[in-house]
This record gives sequence, structure tokens and C-alpha cells, in this order.
Amino acid sequence: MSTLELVNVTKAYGNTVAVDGIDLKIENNEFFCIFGPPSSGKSTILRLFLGLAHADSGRVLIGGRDVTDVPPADRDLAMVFQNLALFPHLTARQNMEFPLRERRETQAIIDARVKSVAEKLHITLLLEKFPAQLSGGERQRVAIGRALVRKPSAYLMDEPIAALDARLREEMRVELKRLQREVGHTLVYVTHDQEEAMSIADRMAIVENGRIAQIGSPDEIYNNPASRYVAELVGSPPMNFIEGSIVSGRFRASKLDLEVNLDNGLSDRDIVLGIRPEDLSLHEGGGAQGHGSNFKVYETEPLGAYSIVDIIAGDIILKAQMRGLAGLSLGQEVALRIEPGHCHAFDPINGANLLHNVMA
Ligand SMILES: Nc1ncnc2c1ncn2[C@@H]1O[C@H](COP(=O)(O)OP(=O)(O)OP(=O)(O)O)[C@@H](O)[C@H]1O
Repeated sequence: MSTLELVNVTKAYGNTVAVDGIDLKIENNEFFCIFGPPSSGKSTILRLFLGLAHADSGRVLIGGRDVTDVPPADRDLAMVFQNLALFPHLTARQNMEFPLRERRETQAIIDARVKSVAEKLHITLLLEKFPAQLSGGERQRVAIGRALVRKPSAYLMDEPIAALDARLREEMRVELKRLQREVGHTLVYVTHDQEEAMSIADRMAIVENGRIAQIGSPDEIYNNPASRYVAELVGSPPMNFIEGSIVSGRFRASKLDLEVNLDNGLSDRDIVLGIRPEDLSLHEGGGAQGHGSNFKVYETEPLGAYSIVDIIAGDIILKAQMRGLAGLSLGQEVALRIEPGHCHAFDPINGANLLHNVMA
């Protein structure tokens, strides 16, 4: 039930700057995801909060208290790692009791906490089993339960469900979200899975080479990405990018027969146009109804409720997402329609979103 804060923190390992002057404030009781590609610095941010890494410069605050030089054991945080380490010789119940026994809680408190957390995680019937008798998913629930029995300032989780299969991961993330709401604690969650971060977070930070590329709600990040880097990382299939320039309010692609009347106030310049697959629509036959008439269907991927259709012109492939079965055949000519209001414009050099609205 605490805020967690990094104030201008830098941490390097030799020549590698893992965290580069980060300012980050995680609010009380929020479900906060730290998301980014491998080696971007996500785990180092958690380790700085935990005290397992010491900041080279800057301050670390928990609940407003400066803990930069406070040892890990005195920071009152509970941690769940990807590689769960249950004690093999203890039952699930004994594993969950462990952190409370360490804190010399009374048996009555231990019993009550384990009972309540086991019920929330639906593991009551597993409590007398040993880790070797549990499935991977069950073991992970016990590991999460062991963190939840305590009532620390905040819970920190580093890819806690990455090792589970896809179906179980989906189930677990819904449960984690529900649990966090019920328990009402600050939860910091590191993941490299954009869908997981988008579905679970109240707010998220996108990390880029040891820096924060953007902080916001999943909705803000998806609809108003600060840069091409962020736009590329969230959303599946990813956003399409088309190089070109703006001339008198019209976008003209440089390597495609494609024009869009953007009318977004940008003056004449080179840009990279960004358009999400769901904002592209395809129409049979070429011709005047679309913005570009020389596309052909290259690949279709029917996924039940929707289909992904790859279209090609020259050596440029764009992805469109359509409801249901696309009803298009390979090689067929299609016209492309782009909703100008859904277009993003990025700087070709530094990737900044030229239309980015800074949210309050
Ligand atoms: N103990 C360490 N010693 C040396 N270099 C380290 C250490 N810990 C992290 N690094 C380096 O710091 C950078 C950031 O690592 P970090 O583990 O924070 O990234 P990450 O985003 O969590 O990556 P992943 O998703 O792969 O776990 C990487 O280049 C990594 O090699």
C-alpha cells in the first residue's frame, strides 16, 4: 500500500548502462506493468526497488521514504520471480506459511491468512501436497500465494507466469488482476509480453534502452504512442509504417501508389505514416474507391473472429485486420482505404510522434 519511486536513477554494470536517469512514480494500489524488449532494463528497475541493485546515482523512495541505502530485508516488499523456488520438502501450506513464520506471526494469524489467500487463488484443496505433486500452474499459484500471505508495502513480480502455457497464462492474468483489486495493494509487474501488459495494467511504462519511452494507461499508449518505438511494440499484428511526405496536407507514399488526405495541420515535410491493421480496410478490385489501386492479396490468416490479410505492392507488405473470414483469394487485386483520422505521423529520423498529444 505504498508508492514506489525512482528519482533520476542510473545503474550501470561495467560499460552497460542498464538504467539511464529514470524518473518513475508508481502510485498507491495501482497495477503497474513494466514492459519492454529483452535487455531493456526492466528487471534492473525491480532490483533497484528491492535493493538487490544499488543505484549509482539518484534516489529510490518507498512510501515517500528514501530507501536508497536500506538493505533489501528492511524494504517490506514481496517478490515473485519467474523461476519459482518453492521448498521441495515442505507442503504447499508450509511453503505459504513460511514468510509469516519468519516474521513470528501467531498461529491464529498464520492460519487465517493462508486460508483466505488459498481461497482467493483456488488452491485450498492442494495445501497438503508437496511441490513435486503439483502441476506447473499449481506450483506457480502456490508461489504467488506465498507472496500474497504477507501484507507488504508492495508486491513485485518479474515475469511470474511466463513459464506457463498460453491458456493458463490467460487464466492467471485475469486472476491476478482480480486479486490485486481485492487485496488493494500496489503491484509492479515486469513482462515482455505486450498483450499481457495491455490486458492487466492500470498504467504501464515502456522501457527503451534503460530509459522510459512512455508512461500511461494501456489505452493512451495504444491510441497515442509517443514514438514509433512505442507504436511498434504494442498491438498485434503490429502497426504498418509507410514512408513518404506531406505536401499541402496530403500524404504521398514514396515507394507506393498511395495518397491520403491527412489534413492534420502538419506542414510540408517527410514523415513515416503509421496505421494499425484494424484501421485499414480492403475492397475487392482496384480502382477509384481506394487510396491505392496496385495492391494484391499476398497471404490470409483466418483466426476465427477475424482474419489478418497481408497485401503487397512492389516489395512493401501491409497488414489489414478484417472481421470474420476475409473472403479474399490469394493474388486478388484489392483497393485500400485508410481512415485519415486514425493515421499517426512519425519523424523519419528520431521516430517521435509528430501528432502526439501529451495527456494531463
Ligand atoms: N548483474 C549484471 N551484470 C552485468 N550486466 C547486467 C547485470 N544485470 C543486468 N545486466 C545488463 O543490463 C542490461 C539490462 O538488463 P535487465 O535484466 O534489467 O533487462 P530486462 O529488460 O529485464 O531483460 P530480460 O527481459 O531479458 O530479462 C542488459 O544489457 C544486461 O545484460
